[in-house]
Amino acid sequence: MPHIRIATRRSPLALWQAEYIAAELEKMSPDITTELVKIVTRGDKILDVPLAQVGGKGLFTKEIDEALLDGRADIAVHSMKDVPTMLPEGTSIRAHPKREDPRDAVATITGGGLATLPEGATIGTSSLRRVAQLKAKYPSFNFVSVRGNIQTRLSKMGNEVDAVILAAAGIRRMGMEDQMHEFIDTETLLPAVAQGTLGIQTRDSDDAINALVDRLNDTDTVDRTRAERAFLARLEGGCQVPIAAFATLDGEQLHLKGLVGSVDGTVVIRREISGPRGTGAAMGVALADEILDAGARPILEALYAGE
Ligand SMILES: NCc1[nH]cc(CCC(=O)O)c1CC(=O)O
Repeated sequence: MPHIRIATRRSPLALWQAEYIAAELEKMSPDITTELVKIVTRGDKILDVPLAQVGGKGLFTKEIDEALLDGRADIAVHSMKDVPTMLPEGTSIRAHPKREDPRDAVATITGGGLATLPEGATIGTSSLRRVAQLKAKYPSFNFVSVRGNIQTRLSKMGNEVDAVILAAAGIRRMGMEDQMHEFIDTETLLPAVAQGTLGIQTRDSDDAINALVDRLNDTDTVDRTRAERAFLARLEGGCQVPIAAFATLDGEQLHLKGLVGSVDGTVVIRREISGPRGTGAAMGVALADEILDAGARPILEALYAGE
């Protein structure tokens, strides 16, 4: 009769996600009970600096890793978008439940999409990925950093900024769809690696917990995530770099699109690749190499040198 302690951040979205996984585990057997272990990460404390300038990988995950390794928690629930490609020895991401909406969503003062905003409109987002892609389509817009949880960022619309861009998955989990005015298609705004996907981290040695957590895997989400994360790992990208990747499945075929942009939005290098779904990891690496060879290498070197 396992009692499962679930490490989570304290934001409303993180708590929703942890409670969702708690409920899925409790559904498996009447013997299973759960408890949330709430953790404050460095990323939650530093709110006044744009994410791209905070630096350091695992900004939202390091303290959670420590809780798992210390034995204060048995599993951790993460937004995969925030999880570095390298995890500490002894823990792994064991399962990915079915992916939520991978797109980005926008709330605007006009109540319409981004295209309804006037020239020079101010758009709130701290994501270089969003800025690099949207500058090409909306060259007159001013992009400014907004930090904080979803509720905080949305509250800035109408005073500090004319629009706010957020991940649709978080918005849907919070039941805030009706406050959004556009869901941007993935061709216009390629999502962050694993946007909308949760990951459940466990200790490798914990056989009983791992056997339970394995049952939460969604095979399609696992194959898509593997390809996108292999792409990211090859580029050594944190959230400081405009990087996007999005995998889709068409039967047994996996399609992977990726891009790397310069921070000023003047260069965006896009490529895509297809192959059997079981080869996602190799496809991610091959796609990253192709983009590096097509001109991304100097962009990334300049960024990492400046860190
Ligand atoms: N960087 C914060 C973060 N990490 C995951 C999500 C949304 C949920 C998800 O992608 O699963 C968000 C909020 C946002 O970008 O608007």
